[in-house]
Amino acid sequence: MILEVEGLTKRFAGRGKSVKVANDNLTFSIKEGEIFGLLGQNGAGKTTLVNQILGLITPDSGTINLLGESIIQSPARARSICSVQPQSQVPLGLLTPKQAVTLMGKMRAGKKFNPKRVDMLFEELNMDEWANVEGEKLSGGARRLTAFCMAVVAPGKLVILDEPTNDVDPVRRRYLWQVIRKLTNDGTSVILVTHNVVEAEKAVDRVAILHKGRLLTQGTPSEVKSKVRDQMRLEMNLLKDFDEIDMPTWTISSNRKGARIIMTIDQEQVSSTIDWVKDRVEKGFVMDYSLSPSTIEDVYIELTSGRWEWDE
Ligand SMILES: Nc1ncnc2c1ncn2[C@@H]1O[C@H](COP(=O)(O)OP(=O)(O)OP(=O)(O)O)[C@@H](O)[C@H]1O
Repeated sequence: MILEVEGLTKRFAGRGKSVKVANDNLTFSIKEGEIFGLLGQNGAGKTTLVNQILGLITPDSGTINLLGESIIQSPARARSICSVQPQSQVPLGLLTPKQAVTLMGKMRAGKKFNPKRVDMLFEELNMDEWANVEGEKLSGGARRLTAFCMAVVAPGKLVILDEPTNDVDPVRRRYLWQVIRKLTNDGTSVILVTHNVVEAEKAVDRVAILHKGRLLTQGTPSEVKSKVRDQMRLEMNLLKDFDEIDMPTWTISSNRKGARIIMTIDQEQVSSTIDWVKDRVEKGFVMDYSLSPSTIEDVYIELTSGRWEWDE
């Protein structure tokens, strides 16, 4: 095992005398060469967990073992085993992507650093046009790709990527996932921290859903999806931002973001649901819709909306 976390709990002082449990008794492990997706909404406790793995903050209780040894006793060890792409943009100043990535490679690998690795990454991510542009002049996506390269130019045994594809265009996203897969084929493990459940579903080997400090479920994408095996999802876009749209009584769960609504239904309700949504299209409420088997996003919505029992 690369990483073994057991019973990890971290509390922070909240307002007044209240206490915020940011991580509540978390237990999970990550194998060699695995991409592990850590999903959770804002404030779920993801950054707190990552900071403890990196030895930046100390847990109140529980254990964290990296390559079989506790990092709580020797936090500096964590920084040599792990490399990280943080959530926030890395300040590059006047450094060009090539200079920044080379510098990071030299810092991490020392004499073993191979400068060809920088050229290879830039080529694989189609970043050559930005290689020698000053950091301040780069777009958000180019900066994020640079930060990604800095994390993987001389990767540790565990690479932690916090929202690596934010602001990155769809074509380069695909290249980025190819680079990550190559890393894991070489035995590196990856923790992908994200809100983007749809993207994570395609990329990860295993996934955990963190909500209000607790791990609600974990497993392979198909294990997690088996929770909604007999369900379908209806995704629809409203024509106008109607405040009130009546959901069918057989809706299992629904989630709305702006004009997009996702609802889950039982398979037996497919034909009634199609009748229902066609009627809303005719009445001018709904612009388009699609019906498909449930995804991890649906499990995520159901779990985090509190409809499900938590996995203990
Ligand atoms: N240093 C701190 N002091 C007090 N409370 C904190 C501290 N750090 C985090 N918290 C609280 O702990 C909870 C978990 O925060 P955390 O930053 O780990 O969430 P997150 O899942 O990373 O969120 P996001 O996706 O928004 O980055 C939040 O309620 C947050 O307000």
